[in-house]
Amino acid sequence: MPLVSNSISLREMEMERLFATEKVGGRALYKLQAVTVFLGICLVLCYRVTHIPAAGTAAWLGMLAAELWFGFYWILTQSVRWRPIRRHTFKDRLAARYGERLPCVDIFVCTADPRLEPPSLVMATVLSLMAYNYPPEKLNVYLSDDGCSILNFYALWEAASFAKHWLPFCRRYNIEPRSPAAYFAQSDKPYDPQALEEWSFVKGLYEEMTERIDSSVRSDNVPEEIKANHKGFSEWSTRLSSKDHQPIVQVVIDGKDRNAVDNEGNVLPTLVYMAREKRPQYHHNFKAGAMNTLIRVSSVISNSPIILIVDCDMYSNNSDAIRDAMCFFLDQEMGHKIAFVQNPQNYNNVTKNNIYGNSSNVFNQVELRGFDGLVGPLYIGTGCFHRREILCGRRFTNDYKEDWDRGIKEKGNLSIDQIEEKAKSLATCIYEHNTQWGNEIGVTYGSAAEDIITGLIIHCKGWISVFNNPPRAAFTGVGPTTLAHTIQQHKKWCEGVFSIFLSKYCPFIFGNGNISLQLQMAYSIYSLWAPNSLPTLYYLIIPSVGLLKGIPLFPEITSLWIMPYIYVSVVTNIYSAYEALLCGDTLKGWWNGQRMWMIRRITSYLYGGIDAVRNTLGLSKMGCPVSPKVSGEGESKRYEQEIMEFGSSSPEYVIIATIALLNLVCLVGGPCRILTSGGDMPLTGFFLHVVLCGLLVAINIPIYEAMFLRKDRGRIPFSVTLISIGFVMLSLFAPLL
Ligand SMILES: O=c1ccn([C@@H]2O[C@H](COP(=O)(O)OP(=O)(O)O[C@H]3O[C@H](CO)[C@@H](O)[C@H](O)[C@H]3O)[C@@H](O)[C@H]2O)c(=O)[nH]1
Ligand SMILES: [Mn+2]
Repeated sequence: MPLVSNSISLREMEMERLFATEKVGGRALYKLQAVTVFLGICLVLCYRVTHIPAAGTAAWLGMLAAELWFGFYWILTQSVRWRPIRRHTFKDRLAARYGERLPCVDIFVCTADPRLEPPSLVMATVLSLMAYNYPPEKLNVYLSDDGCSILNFYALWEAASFAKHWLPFCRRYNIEPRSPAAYFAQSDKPYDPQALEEWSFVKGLYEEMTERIDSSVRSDNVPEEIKANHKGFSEWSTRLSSKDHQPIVQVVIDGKDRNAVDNEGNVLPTLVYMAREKRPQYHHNFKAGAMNTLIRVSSVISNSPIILIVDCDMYSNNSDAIRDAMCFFLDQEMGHKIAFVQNPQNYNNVTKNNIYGNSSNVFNQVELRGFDGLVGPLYIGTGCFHRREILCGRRFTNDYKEDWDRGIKEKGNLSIDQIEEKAKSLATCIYEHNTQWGNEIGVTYGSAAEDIITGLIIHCKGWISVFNNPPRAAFTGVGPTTLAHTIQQHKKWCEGVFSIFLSKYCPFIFGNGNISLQLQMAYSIYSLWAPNSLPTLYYLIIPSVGLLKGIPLFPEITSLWIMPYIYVSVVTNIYSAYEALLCGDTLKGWWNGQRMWMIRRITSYLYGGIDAVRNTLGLSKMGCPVSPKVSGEGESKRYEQEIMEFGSSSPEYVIIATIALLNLVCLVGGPCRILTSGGDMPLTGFFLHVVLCGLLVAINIPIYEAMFLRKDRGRIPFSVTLISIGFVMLSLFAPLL
């Protein structure tokens, strides 16, 4: 972000710190904007309170409530904008000080469903993590498979043998990224003939392996001759169901075994497959449950002090990411306070103009840096390095010394079979009974946003975290490529974070006294997504209907009171566009982002909010659907062309279509009616109504196209259009409050 910055302080340089912190500059303009907008909001509310009309009072009070909420929420969003900072690591100093005497790292990858998360995609991630530029004997990669699929076990077994070629290849040519899928998808080939030969050879091996894995997925079967090669396959000798099976732990590569080497004789990282026990009568607590089982299982296999957690699609895009993280943990001044190092969650499949608003540029570059200026970023589930002790519940004390040498590096007396048996006993359903797992120990249960709640608790225990956003992204994954998946993902998040707000972990209550008010506000930006839905719906409907029915709800154009309305809306929008552009979005991307912001509020946040309340009252059970990582062919084509994908009918689409249609009708009908009504209701009284309604129509253009113009399979189904026309007709006859 080209904001002016202070240079790294001299003192830090002298001290040979392993990382530096700089303030993000350009705050004066921001602060001027924020203060004036705040005054504007106060004037808007002042106008509302002092001008309550005799007719249409209820509608007016509704506007007041909505504006009060928006004002309050706007204040919350300023908490992460006030004091952003940026970090910079010195890996050369780390190398000079520690050489290869670095701590061991356990890497947890989780997958849940081979249909939504293809095993070949998961393996590309696993391979990228095995290939870190880090001493391989200190790396231990664990795959948790909540789908308990033999296809994933088979794929892991294939990946283990491909790694023998892949790891030396990565090292010799120092390539990036180290996910073979991402690397070979790049168009450039090596120039050097010898390198080219090796490149083609490894590429051939990779493609053959992927084909074998994909074909086993297609046939939903692993060839018998392969099953004979590894004892682990016998776990599936009776056909298992993903929801009802024994615990499985298989050490696929034992890094302590002298024979486990790549084709150049270098040690290989340890590689472990785990499917924790599942029984229908026991709740498995989704990803949090998987992570906690991995914490225990890894404790008897490698027990490293640092744990890296990644989702199965989040491959390593920067082979130095572990060294970066170590610069924070091993820093002599701050290291002992740092609980986790969070990297941003980047998607490699966001289209240029951000059609579903999944570009996380502003979140990463503004909000997470703002968090970092407070006490550190939230834990966002993936791309995060944790300290094992802290993840397991330790409170901050100034005298705590980490044992960086901890970790099982030597072969003990136990055979690998015995270790596996011991690990299995830690992966059973009943293991956690009457323990503090999921509560005081490990990742916290009870919310679909297990990451946010876990991070909040760690912050409340006195620890800080740091946000690392190196120029070459550390991790890259797959974002949703259809509207339905986007809505579903945000619903899951919203339900998760709102349920935190409704629980004893509410940032304002649990955080009170433990973290600063500003951090409580910052956490609430997300925890309070859900309540945004109602005021937004109100604002999208009532002023437009007011225009149609001739009921003014904003000041007249001739009144001075119109100024704060115009000022607040123009300035906040210009500033948000400016922020998006600075972070690398396009202007059209920002505009599309605004549309998605509106759509998320009236669908995901509405449904997520309702479900969170129902869960809290015990009326329903929390769900945590896995986000699909693949889409159909027609869908992907339309995604690349940035055409919104509807396709099937759903209640969410009815809401979207109804709001869009209603605004169109009001924009046409309102002015006509006012002009023909003969002067007692001049159009000047409805200036802001027309502007608001006009903007809503403009932003909904793709929705009208999907309803009336498009012919492809992704259009809005006719049934949805019909129902929404029905709703619009109904609302036209309804009296306005
Ligand atoms: O029962 C489950 C459900 C999910 N997962 C895995 O958890 C990861 C994240 O799930 P995904 O559906 O991809 O989540 P996202 O919608 O991308 O979720 C984001 O938000 C989640 C909850 O807030 C975080 O846990 C994730 O790390 C973060 O990427 C994936 O690897 C899944 O395989 C499991 O292991 N077990
Ligand atoms: Mn994901």
